[in-house]
Amino acid sequence: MFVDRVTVEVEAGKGGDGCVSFRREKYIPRGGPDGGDGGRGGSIIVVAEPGVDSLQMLVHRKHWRARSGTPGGGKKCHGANAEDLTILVPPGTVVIDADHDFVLKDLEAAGDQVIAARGGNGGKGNTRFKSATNQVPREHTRGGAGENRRVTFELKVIADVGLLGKPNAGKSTLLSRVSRARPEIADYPFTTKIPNLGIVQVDIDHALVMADIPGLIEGAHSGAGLGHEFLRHVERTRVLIHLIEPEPMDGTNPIENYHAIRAEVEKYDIDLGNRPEIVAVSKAELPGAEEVRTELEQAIGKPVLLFSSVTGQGLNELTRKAYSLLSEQRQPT
Ligand SMILES: Nc1nc2c(ncn2[C@@H]2O[C@H](COP(=O)(O)OP(=O)(O)OP(=O)(O)O)[C@@H](O)[C@H]2O)c(=O)[nH]1
Ligand SMILES: [Mg+2]
Repeated sequence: MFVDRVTVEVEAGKGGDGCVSFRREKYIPRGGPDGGDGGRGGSIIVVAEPGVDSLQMLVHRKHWRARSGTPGGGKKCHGANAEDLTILVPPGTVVIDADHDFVLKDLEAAGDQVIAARGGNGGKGNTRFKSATNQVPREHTRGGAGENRRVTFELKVIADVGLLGKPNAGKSTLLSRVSRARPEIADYPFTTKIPNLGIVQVDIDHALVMADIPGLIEGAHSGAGLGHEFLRHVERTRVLIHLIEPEPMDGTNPIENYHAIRAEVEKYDIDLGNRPEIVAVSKAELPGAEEVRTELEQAIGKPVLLFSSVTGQGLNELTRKAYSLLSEQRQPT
């Protein structure tokens, strides 16, 4: 199961109490007079960490509690600040206050962070209350409470690589060929209604998550054919593989189809239009495929891959290319 939304409880540490310590006749408290401040309670900090690629860890740990600061001591001794607790999430995670339903922060890039719950401040020791007229104040303050709240983590990215293309382009077949996912495949358009995810083992050490996305049609950006819903899924991937069917059943022209889908994507969201894209002609064993590849390369002025999910031709090159684009994406900015 792919987790893209988890809610946990976070509880920051309480601040340590300020110390009261003073010199009385014949009595000197342990550690001496002059009570120091308490230490700060630990905060809960959420960090987008490159290399973390799921929210799975949060499913297994629903409660996060940071330690309290220690109380101050005599001789102005400051209590120890408690360590902060860090929750590591994948870049692309939105951190939401679940009780009040607002976004604390959108951790888009690697290294982005947000304090999910702030630790309580340490209390003030009695030394702080000394004045010209009162050299032995009994006053002091308690440590502050730590914040606690329910936090929802939502992963905007559902997959590393998204398969983009018109219906029937061969997206689901590709996913079933390079992963263990078993999406429905059929020779009619709109077979796929929701994204299917599969893990693609690129080589022994490297894998990526690939999403088979429902086919897009012209007008998708304004909602045609559930276009918004589908484009939202495309938006949640880091790298796109744009599949071009060489001999579409509906008699449309493959080059025009490429431009039509690009136009839909760009009209929907210009940022999405700038996402790294691999262009690949599918169904390579069909007689016209090679020629379509050459034409398409000329038309768009960049390399076009050619692969077949039936013969297996070009599949390794395709997944390796996707992985290398993805690695560039994952570099911290
Ligand atoms: N000859 C040939 N046919 C293929 C290849 N890949 C897919 N097909 C066929 O193309 C048709 C559509 O394949 P799908 O994988 O369902 O296409 P899709 O892009 O997922 O389609 P939608 O889910 O409707 O958007 C099916 O009949 C597949 O058997 C291929 O490499 N070669
Ligand atoms: Mg499909």
